Amino acid sequence: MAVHQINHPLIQHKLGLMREAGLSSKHFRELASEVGNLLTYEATRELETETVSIDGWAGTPINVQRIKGKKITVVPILRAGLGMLDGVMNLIPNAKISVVGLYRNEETLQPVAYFDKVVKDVAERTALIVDPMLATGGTLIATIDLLKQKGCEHIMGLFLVAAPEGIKAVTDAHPDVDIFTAAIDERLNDQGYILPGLGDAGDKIFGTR
Ligand SMILES: O=P(O)(O)OC[C@H]1O[C@H](OP(=O)(O)OP(=O)(O)O)[C@H](O)[C@@H]1O
Ligand SMILES: O=c1cc[nH]c(=O)[nH]1
Ligand SMILES: [Mg+2]
Repeated sequence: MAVHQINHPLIQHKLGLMREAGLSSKHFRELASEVGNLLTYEATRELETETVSIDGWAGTPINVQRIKGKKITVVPILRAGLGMLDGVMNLIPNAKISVVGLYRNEETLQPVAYFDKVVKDVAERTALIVDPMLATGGTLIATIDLLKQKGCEHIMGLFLVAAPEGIKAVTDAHPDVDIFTAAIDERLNDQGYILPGLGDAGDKIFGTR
């Protein structure tokens, strides 16, 4: 597994704004989507292209580049992953969306799965998992397990903030998955929240705090 911390100035600036206590849901949601967009740009940097011939404006055939290889399915993890989805889809509008629903039990911190609707041809696609927070890693491991059970072989994940503990857990369980995150923070607190982190991203995106 490769872990990519994306240090682009726009990403770092926007993430810094998101860390401010008291930020409104409107602004938090807008920034989550914008950083999701920028992370998608970085994560798709290595996509293969091929040369194809098209009719150019001057009436002669010209060679242009097209993305080649496996198509993408974007996998937002409910609820909080929906906050990044618009920004991701903005750059890859033809990607199919596979929704998975998991929440973390607040006492045990174990993921509880409650929904999934994954595209039928997931085995032929690259899965791009989208979730603002990678904390203990339990939710991400369960999502990767589910996608692999359905035959998916190429999996990447986009996160706003990841904790070292979660990265280690995912690396150990799924060494083949690529992680793109705007930040690797210090640690988890006793309740499993990332420090300094963003707080409860789902509550902030949906205004349920
Ligand atoms: O790495 P983990 O320790 O598993 O924690 C990360 C998960 O916790 C949050 O979701 P939450 O359970 O709060 O659900 P929500 O999106 O519905 O708020 C977050 O969006 C991740 O999905
Ligand atoms: O810090 C954290 C950890 C899990 N889920 C969140 O929303 N925030
Ligand atoms: Mg939540």
